Amino acid sequence: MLLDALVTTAETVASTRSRLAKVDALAALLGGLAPEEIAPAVGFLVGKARQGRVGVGWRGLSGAMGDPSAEPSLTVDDLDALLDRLAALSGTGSAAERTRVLQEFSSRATAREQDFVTRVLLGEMRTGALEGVLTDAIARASDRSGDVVRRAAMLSGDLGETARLALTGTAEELEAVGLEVGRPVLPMLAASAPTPTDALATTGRASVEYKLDGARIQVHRHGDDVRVFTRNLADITHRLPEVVEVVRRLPVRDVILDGETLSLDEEGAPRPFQETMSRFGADAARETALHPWFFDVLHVDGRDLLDEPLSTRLAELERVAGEHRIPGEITDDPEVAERVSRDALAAGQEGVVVKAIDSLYAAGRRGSSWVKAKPVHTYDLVVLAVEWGSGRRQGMLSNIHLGARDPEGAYGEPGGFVMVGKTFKGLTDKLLAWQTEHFQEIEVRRTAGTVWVAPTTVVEIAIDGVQRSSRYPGGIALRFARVKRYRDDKDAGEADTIGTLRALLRE
Ligand SMILES: Nc1ncnc2c1ncn2[C@@H]1O[C@H](COP(=O)(O)OP(=O)(O)OP(=O)(O)O)[C@@H](O)[C@H]1O
Repeated sequence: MLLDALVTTAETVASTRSRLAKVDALAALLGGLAPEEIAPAVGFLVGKARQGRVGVGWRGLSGAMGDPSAEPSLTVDDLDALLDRLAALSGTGSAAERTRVLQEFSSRATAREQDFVTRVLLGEMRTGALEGVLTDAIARASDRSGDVVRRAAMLSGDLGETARLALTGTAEELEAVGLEVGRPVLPMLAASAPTPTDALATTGRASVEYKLDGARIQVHRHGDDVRVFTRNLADITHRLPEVVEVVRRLPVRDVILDGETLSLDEEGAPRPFQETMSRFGADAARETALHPWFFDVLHVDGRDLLDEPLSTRLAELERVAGEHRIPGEITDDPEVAERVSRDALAAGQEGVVVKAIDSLYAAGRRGSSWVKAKPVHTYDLVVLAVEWGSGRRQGMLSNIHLGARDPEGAYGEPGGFVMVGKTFKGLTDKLLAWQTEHFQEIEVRRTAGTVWVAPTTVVEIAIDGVQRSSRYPGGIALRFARVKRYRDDKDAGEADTIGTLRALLRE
């Protein structure tokens, strides 16, 4: 298929607000792709190319984009091959070769295609805006049920492969997609409640567990081979050797565990989350040891446990990894739930997660079987731009512009972001240095004093509330916003919405 057709569909989908029209356009596109183009095309549309990040930043790109071609001639396959070539380049001389490869490609691209390729390469499409509609479009184009497509996507963690299988395989093959040790599944997520008592009212009898203030991990072990994945399924095995060691010593051959990792100080209190996350990042600071704590088990030695009730899974967890379980109690008494929560807070943790004791593991879902209650409210926002600092922060990228997600396009383009405030509070020197480097890598343009970036970085922000504002496009501004932590383990599509923030006006 011509790349031009894919670009046209992406434009149609971005410009319409009607979900039905989006699904129609995407289903028509999927139906017209050659089998080997299906997975790459889906990857481009959701900003998750098969090849991952290929090491091309805005500066490299802007230098390489020459005069566009007038007529479309490139195919979807050509773009996939370009990413393969870029991903394979490394070492000395690779920067020059990268520029040459990009120049050659861009000279064959039309202006619209150049724009699309830029957005794919910078990861700008990674907003999560399209995943839901694409899932429906895959079901429509393949004439399979939406539930079956969704389950396959959650359990394989791979929408592109799911699309390929749905469109080219049999119904049985799609239904047979299940857990595979070594391949991460999308994690089950929690709803929120104001208090542990409210949470328990939603779930009924529940396992009330500490909500540890660490980072989520999913660990797969097959024999001696152990893999560790983040919340968004990035493989971080090589960064967490201590976790690998712990899981290798468990009395099982095969296992999939869901849990949290964090480091502790000498008193056994958790260290700041940012220290845990810095171990997830590229420049792993090795002075902190990370411990795993597990709260769920999805598979043990050939037996899938996803569709077993939590009570059964917890019993298995106790058997295989009892020493490394997250503290908690099974109860239907609100007073017990409140006490567990007080203990968790006293231990420096965030609060509790209350889980219906008979619930199944719903991969990739934020249902009401798991309900979290944490007293400090924070919001996940997306960085849209950063201002250069002054005084002590001269030469550093400091004040960040914060955007909330606008899925419906109530204040701009559907699937875009609405600015709701700025902050330079809560930033340590280490974070400032990291920001300065990171945001120039994902820069898309510059104006006086400000670097505008691809909207892909999620930051967790504590606020005192919101107020009406005539200055910001969403009609609200954050009050006393401060940075709690960067969330490298979340995609922009998971950020909070302008609707959620506006609802705070009424509280
Ligand atoms: N005992 C526990 N059970 C489940 N999740 C836990 C537990 N302790 C800590 N967590 C963390 O809390 C998160 C549950 O909240 P949620 O599903 O809303 O994820 P989230 O969007 O990452 O939320 P948050 O930003 O509050 O961590 C999990 O992703 C996990 O990282």
